[in-house]
Parts: sequence; C-alpha cells; structure tokens
Amino acid sequence: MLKRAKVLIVDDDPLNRLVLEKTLQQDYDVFCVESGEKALTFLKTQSVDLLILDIVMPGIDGYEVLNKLKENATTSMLPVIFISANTSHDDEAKGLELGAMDYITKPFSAAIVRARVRNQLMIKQKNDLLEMLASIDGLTEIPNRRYLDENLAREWRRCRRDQTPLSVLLMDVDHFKRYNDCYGHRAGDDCLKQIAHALVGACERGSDFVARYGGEEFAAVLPNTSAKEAMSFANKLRNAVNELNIPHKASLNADHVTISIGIATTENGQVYAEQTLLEEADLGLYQAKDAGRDQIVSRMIAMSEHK
Ligand SMILES: Nc1nc2c(ncn2[C@@H]2O[C@H](COP(=O)(O)OP(=O)(O)OP(=O)(O)O)[C@@H](O)[C@H]2O)c(=O)[nH]1
Repeated sequence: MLKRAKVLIVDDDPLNRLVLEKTLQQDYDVFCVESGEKALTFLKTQSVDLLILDIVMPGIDGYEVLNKLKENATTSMLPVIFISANTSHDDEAKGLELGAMDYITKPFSAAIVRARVRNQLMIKQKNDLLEMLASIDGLTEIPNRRYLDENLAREWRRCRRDQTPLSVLLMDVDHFKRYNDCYGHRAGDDCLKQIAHALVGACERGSDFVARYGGEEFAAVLPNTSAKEAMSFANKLRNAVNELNIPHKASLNADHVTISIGIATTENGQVYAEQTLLEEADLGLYQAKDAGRDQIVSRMIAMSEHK
C-alpha cells in the first residue's frame, strides 16, 4: 500500500483554499498556506509531493515562488500546478515555461483539479522510483556511488553552514583479487554482498550511510561525527566484517576476509571541497593497507593544510 501523497495549497483567498482542500482531502494529506512567503517557510521543514500555487498574491507572487523553488536543490524537482484567474495564453505559457507541470484556470472544476493532481502525482511516483533505482548498486542492493556523491555534497554543505564535524570512511576488502582467484568470481560477488549488508547493518544513526564506492571499495558518510567517534564507528565496521568470518585461505594477513579503513574528518567545516575528504580518506586507506591490512588510519584535516 503506497503512503498518502502530501499536497500543499498556496492561495491568499480563504474560500479557494477551503474548496481545494475539500476537493482533495479524501485522497491526500492536504496542507494550506495563504502566501508565497509562508509556502517557502513551510517547505524548509516539511516535504510535500505536489504544490498547487496561486499566481496573484500579495507579497511574492506564484511565479517568484516557483523561481525560488527551482533555485533550491531540495525543492527544484517538486511538481507545481498553477491555479489562476489569469486566463490568457501568455500567462499560461509563462507559468509552464518557468517549469510548472500544469495550469488550471479559475473558476475551476473539482473533477478537473482531481484528475490533474492525480496525473502529476502518478508521474512523480514513477520519477521517484526511477531516481531510487538509479541510486542503488545492482549487485549489493545498497546505495551506489551516485547516491554517495549527491549526499556527501549535501552533508558537506550542511557541515560548513552549521560548523559541525563530518567524517568520511573509505573501506577496501583486503586481498580481494586473491579471493576471486581462489574461490571464483561468483563467490567474490557473494562475499561483497555479505560485507555490504554487514556494513549497512552496523549503522545505527539515521543520518549515517554506507555506499558501494566501486569494485571492492565501500564508503561511509557520518554527519556530526568527530574523528574520535568515527574511529570507534570504523572499529565497529571492521569487527562486523571480521565477525562474518568468511574463510579466505589465500589472504596474506588473516584466515578470513578483512577490510582496511581510511578515515577523514573535518571538525569545523574547514575543507574547501568535499572531494578533499574523499582524497584524505583514500590516503588513510593506503596507509592502512601499508600497515598490514585489517587496520584503520584516521586523518584529521587541518585548516592550514588546505588553504
Ligand atoms: N567478484 C567481484 N570482484 C570484484 C568486483 N569488483 C572488483 N572486484 C575485484 O576486486 C579485486 C581488487 O583487486 P586489487 O585492487 O588488486 O586489490 P586487492 O587484491 O583487494 O589487494 P589489496 O587491496 O591491496 O588488499 C580485483 O581482482 C577486481 O576484479 C565485483 O563486483 N565482484
């Protein structure tokens, strides 16, 4: 059963708000606000699936609200249906050119509003599904590199803005070529799946996430996590893989599969690009391999190193 979609109605006319709410509330969770400013404030803390937006309102008008939504990464894809007393083709064209998905003229028919809302929500559902499938790694079924890149960029912006710590872990399966050579590629695939699920299972905070970085490499992004906390989390991940106890008789450092981990932490948003965090974690990983594998090396990024 799909969860009920959320629709936000933005209209300065209380009667219109009431009629639209009554038209849609049987099928959707409906929220109403009376101005463009209030809509933008509402969307800072709540997510919805569709916006029904009046054009002519006191304060910022519907066109400007749509422009602001398009400028913001989290709301740029939110479908908007304009609803307006402006019936000219020019107004309708302007709304659609700005990126609205549909345009309804007042006075409106309840049946047409319901049908157009349903159509837009069906398109959104399909887009969301495609988006989700594009972010999942086919083999391990955990988030992939694309998801990692997008979410790391978001977390990095947040850590800079709020001056909070951010840690990134890069993990690599030790002597995995030897594993494939010894047990076969299919067993190698199985091994990666088990490791992926052990890593994901070790995440307790909702904000932490693990992704397959590529090949036999995984990455974890830990918002609001200091170097010390990241080290303790990395130990937990390393133990989770050790506890799988997957035999690896060709390994040169243990009798089972192990991982090495590099950690990079920025404690006050003092990294100039999120890519630097990945590069530093990669250096840590290299040092962990060099130190004998099944090791963790943490690198703290200091302001002076990246001026
Ligand atoms: N089975 C399987 N193997 C993969 C996959 N992706 C990458 N590999 C293998 O992972 C191996 C990685 O080998 P290397 O980069 O030489 O590293 P390693 O053997 O793990 O050695 P160290 O990292 O130095 O401990 C290669 O043989 C790749 O073919 C995959 O999806 N499935």
